[in-house]
Amino acid sequence: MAVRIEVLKEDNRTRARLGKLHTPHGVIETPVFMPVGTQATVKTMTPEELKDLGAGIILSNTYHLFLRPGHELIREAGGLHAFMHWDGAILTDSGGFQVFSLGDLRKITEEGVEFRSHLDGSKKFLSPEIATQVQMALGSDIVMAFDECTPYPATRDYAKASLERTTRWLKRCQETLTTTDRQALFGIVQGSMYEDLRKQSAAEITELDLPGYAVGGLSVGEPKELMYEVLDYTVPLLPKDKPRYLMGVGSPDALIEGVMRGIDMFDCVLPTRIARNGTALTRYGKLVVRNAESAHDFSPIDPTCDCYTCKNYSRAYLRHLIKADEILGLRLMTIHNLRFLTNLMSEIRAAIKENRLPEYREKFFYEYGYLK
Ligand SMILES: NCc1cc(CSc2ccccc2)c2nc(N)[nH]c(=O)c2c1
Repeated sequence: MAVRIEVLKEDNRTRARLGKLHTPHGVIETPVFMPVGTQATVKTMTPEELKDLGAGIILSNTYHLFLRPGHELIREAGGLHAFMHWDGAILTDSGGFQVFSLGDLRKITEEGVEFRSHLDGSKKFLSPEIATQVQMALGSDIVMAFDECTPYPATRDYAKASLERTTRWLKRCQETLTTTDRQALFGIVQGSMYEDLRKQSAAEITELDLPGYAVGGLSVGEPKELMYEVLDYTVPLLPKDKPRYLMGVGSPDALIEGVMRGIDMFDCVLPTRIARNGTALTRYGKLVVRNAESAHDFSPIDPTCDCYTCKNYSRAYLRHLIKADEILGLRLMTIHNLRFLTNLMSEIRAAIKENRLPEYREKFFYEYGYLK
């Protein structure tokens, strides 16, 4: 069955939408934050805990699973859902981004990307065809096209050549898929920070009438204001009746700003990564629990939070666990940060429903410390 979005409501003062993302593994309310499970696990969480936290869709990585344990083994296991015991939806990235950001000594040609494995330095090769076949072997519900995430900053000439190759690669991904499986393929708009190139990329990609579209090549080191500017003119170029996914974003403020600009789906490794080094997300900003200020603080991270961690543990105990490198500390911090984000997204959805999203943004930004 095809991946599709059911737009329930368009906000009357912003480009925000309330929707339901229909996938072969369930219906997900949008806007949605999707936890990242790079190596077939959202680090330290069991699938049951992810469900309890409110996650309905998680992300995984072609690049990492292709290198280890290999997509053939996962196919043998019955696919990624069976392998990792997750019955919700799964979106997999195509591997291009990871090759550029992880592997060094890579060579990009029209054919694909040659690189060295970050695990053992052996030579590997990913192409649109291989990346697509790997994702089909994994049994992903949403398959991302093999693209080049144009580095930042990029010259106009490089950005133009890069987006045009990404479009050619997208067509090769599409040709690799059977007609039914094409209903899972999301295209990725590139074009760096150039309005005319973003327009060109969006035009070329939406021509293929895909089930969903991602905005790539953002959150690559540019100032946040520039990212929002690019979204202001790029998102309106995408069809209203298709899901829009902003890749690799992001922090609570970026999630709200992205929703205001018409984005439905977000992912970011930061919340789970900073959790493991002892930083908690709260409505009042970030709390670095491992700092001395929490040593004698027997209150929870966030008294307003309904998560298992905030209901049962103190900052002092969490600081102790993190300082002592105790695995329970990683788990409790991850539980909190993921619950914070799923709560934030449900508050955003409620604000859209009740026509008060701009007011919600003002209040959140003021409390979070973004507005002095
Ligand atoms: N820095 C933003 C970003 C992040 C990701 C990774 S999103 C992700 C990460 C892990 C698992 C699933 C998706 C991207 N992936 C692709 N294919 N193209 C991009 O332009 C891009 C930009």
